Formats: sequence, C-alpha cells, structure tokens
Amino acid sequence: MAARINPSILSADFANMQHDLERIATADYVHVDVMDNHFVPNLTFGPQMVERVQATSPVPLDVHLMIEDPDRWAPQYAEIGCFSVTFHAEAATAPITLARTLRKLGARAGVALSPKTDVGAYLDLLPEFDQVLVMTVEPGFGGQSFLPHVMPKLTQLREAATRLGTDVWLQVDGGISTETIATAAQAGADTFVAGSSVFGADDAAEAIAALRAAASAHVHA
Ligand SMILES: O=C(CO)[C@H](O)[C@H](O)COP(=O)(O)O
Ligand SMILES: [Fe+2]
Repeated sequence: MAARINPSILSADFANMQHDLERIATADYVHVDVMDNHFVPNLTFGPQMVERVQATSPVPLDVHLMIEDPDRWAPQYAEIGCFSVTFHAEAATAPITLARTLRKLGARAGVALSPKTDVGAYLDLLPEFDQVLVMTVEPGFGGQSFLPHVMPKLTQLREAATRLGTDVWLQVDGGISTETIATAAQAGADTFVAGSSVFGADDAAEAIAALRAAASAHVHA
C-alpha cells in the first residue's frame, strides 16, 4: 500500500498560505496544526483560518487539535467539513463520546497520544477511531528531532488493529524525513506528517515523492 503523506502547514509561510498550499498539491492530505497556547506553549490559528484553508486547499484537511477542552471545541472543525479531526487523549474528558460525535458530523475521528502517554487504554477501543496519531516529538513546535523510543506504541497498535480486524490509520507526526520515515513505517505507521522536511525543500513535490517512496516499501499491505 502507498504511504499517505500529509505536509504540515505549521512550516508553511502563513502570509502566503495559498501559494504554499499549491506547492503540496501532490500530497494526500494537508495537516493543519491548531494550537491554543494552553495545551501547548504555542499559538497558531482557529476555525476561521481553517475554514479558509479548507475552501482553497487542493487536498482534504487532516486537522490536529492541540487544544484544551476538545470535547467542546473539536466538533466545529467537523461541521466546517474537515476530512479528519484528531484531538489529544490527554485533553479530552470523554474521548469515545467525542469520537462518535465527530463521526456523526461526517469527519474521520482521530485520537493523538503525546510521547509520554501510554497506548494501552486505547488498544481495545480502536474500532471507535479512524486514526491514531502517535506523536514522535513533544507537541507544540515544528523542526524537532524524531523520538524513536515511541515506536513500540505503533507495533502495539498495528497488532491490535490486526487482531480486531479494524482499518484504523496509524499516523506519526514530528521529525519525519527521508532518514526517519522507514523506521516509523516498519513499526506500523501508514500515514506520515512532515512539516519542515516538505516546506523546507526547494521542490516540495519532490520531497513528498521521496518520502512516499521511502515509506511505501515498508507500509503494511
Ligand atoms: O504537530 C506538530 C507539532 O506539534 C507538527 O505537525 C509537526 O511538528 C510537524 O513538523 P516537523 O515535521 O517539522 O517536525
Ligand atoms: Fe501535527
């Protein structure tokens, strides 16, 4: 199976967003990092900006909410029409109820795990989610180094997905480059977020193709 490559607009030029969205037209999805300066020590943008990106993006939106109280704030991103809405396990009060609400609103529902968060509680709950995002850096900033010590979580998730016969996408986010992507794919990831390694390249389409090629040989069938 071909790996999904989702460039993160955290590394785009916020003053030239339309231009940078066009640079990644060959990507599978565009990853949109919403940060509230509370759940993480950084601030990006909210629903109005996401709605404009949604209206003009050449590919569907994969929204990553790094915000407090996603139970209250996440559904509006599904209402806008975002393809996928992922909230953090550490921030949600009722993650299953929230995932069901997101699905009812027509979005794919994702749960994200920060590096220190254990995956155990989620393994038997995988049918409730369309995606699990395993953070490979501490959430908050682009351009950090990939954390290989979280790879066993992907192995556990892939085993559980196979056992339960559920088609959940396993996403990694943070420090993904042509040097690190094969490690994550071998561990079980099939969906890859890349910010600085795509937007920092002279040719973003070439960077996307190189990432896809480096991962695809290892992604599960
Ligand atoms: O969620 C994120 C940070 O919290 C970003 O999606 C991620 O860091 C992408 O940036 P890079 O590929 O440069 O590490
Ligand atoms: Fe992200």
